[in-house]
Amino acid sequence: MVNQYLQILAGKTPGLSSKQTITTYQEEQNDWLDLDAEFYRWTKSLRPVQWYPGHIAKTEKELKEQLKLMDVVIDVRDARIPLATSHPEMDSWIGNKKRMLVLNREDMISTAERNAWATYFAKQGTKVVFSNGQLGMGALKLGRLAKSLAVGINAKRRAKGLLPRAVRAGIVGYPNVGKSSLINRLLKRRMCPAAPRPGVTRVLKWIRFGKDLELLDSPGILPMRISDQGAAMKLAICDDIGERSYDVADVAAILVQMLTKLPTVGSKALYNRYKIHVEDHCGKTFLEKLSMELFNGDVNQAAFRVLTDFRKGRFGWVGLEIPPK
Ligand SMILES: Nc1nc2c(ncn2[C@@H]2O[C@H](COP(=O)(O)OP(=O)(O)OP(=O)(O)O)[C@@H](O)[C@H]2O)c(=O)[nH]1
Repeated sequence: MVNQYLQILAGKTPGLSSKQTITTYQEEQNDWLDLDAEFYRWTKSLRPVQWYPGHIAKTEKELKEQLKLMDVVIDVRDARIPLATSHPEMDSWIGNKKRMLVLNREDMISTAERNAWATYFAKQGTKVVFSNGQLGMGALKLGRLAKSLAVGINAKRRAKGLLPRAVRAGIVGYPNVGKSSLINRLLKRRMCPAAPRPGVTRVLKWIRFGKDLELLDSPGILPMRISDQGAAMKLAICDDIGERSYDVADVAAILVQMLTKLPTVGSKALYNRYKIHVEDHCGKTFLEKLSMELFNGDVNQAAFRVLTDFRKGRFGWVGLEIPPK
């Protein structure tokens, strides 16, 4: 990832109709910016982002045990940052079990980004379902796919003289990526608490879905140490890690710098929103000015405002990663 170039993708711009939505995938070399490399340079000197609360440690232990019982593992990721929300140890835990990849929050990226990720994962032979845990898009497809796997599993059981049984599907992923929302949508009722902050689900929970499927909702997990601090910073920007794990002013300053480099956002979008110019691409100075303008010099409040605006799509819907070449 470190030297990977981040291709800037067109995002959905608020106020534009779907016809006007800019979805052109910028292919020219000129449109490639070495943003990721810069991103890592910016984060190097900052306080590391780390979060490993007790409930995550406990979950990881239990989840590893439960994974042994699963027929299929549904790996849910944040569509804005599918790489940063991929657990480095998940592959070894899952082994050769059947696996489905869900990119949730599909509403928060552009169509071009969605297509790019679909192509990338298809090339790897990985089945991807795009979903929206809030509105339920993709949930039914997910349920159908998981159930279809039951056919094969039960055929094998019958061949061994065993009775068919419900398929066990485990829903796993980083905090706040939308696991509980997806399950609620799938079941069409609120079985799992879902909230706009990481770490809400605290215990593993089996839920029956019809007679063919059993779902396991699990609390979000994270590696004990996030060695890739660029990825950790993206988790913080996207609210996929507990707030106590990072310095909000650092994270917002990095976000400002990143936004200025994205052609579909750029300094102009920041100016339009706050009437403040970003000087020399410096996020810190920008936040200081914003704090003086709106928050009596409270930089943390200014930082929260910028992060919240990004998370609500006020600068358009853009992902912070692109598929590796
Ligand atoms: N815009 C958008 N918001 C979503 C989507 N899916 C879930 N959310 C919101 O994201 C927040 C987190 O969703 P949860 O379902 O609680 O996430 P979780 O992965 O179960 O979180 P943990 O309990 O921390 O593991 C909630 O406020 C949801 O409403 C989506 O596809 N699009």
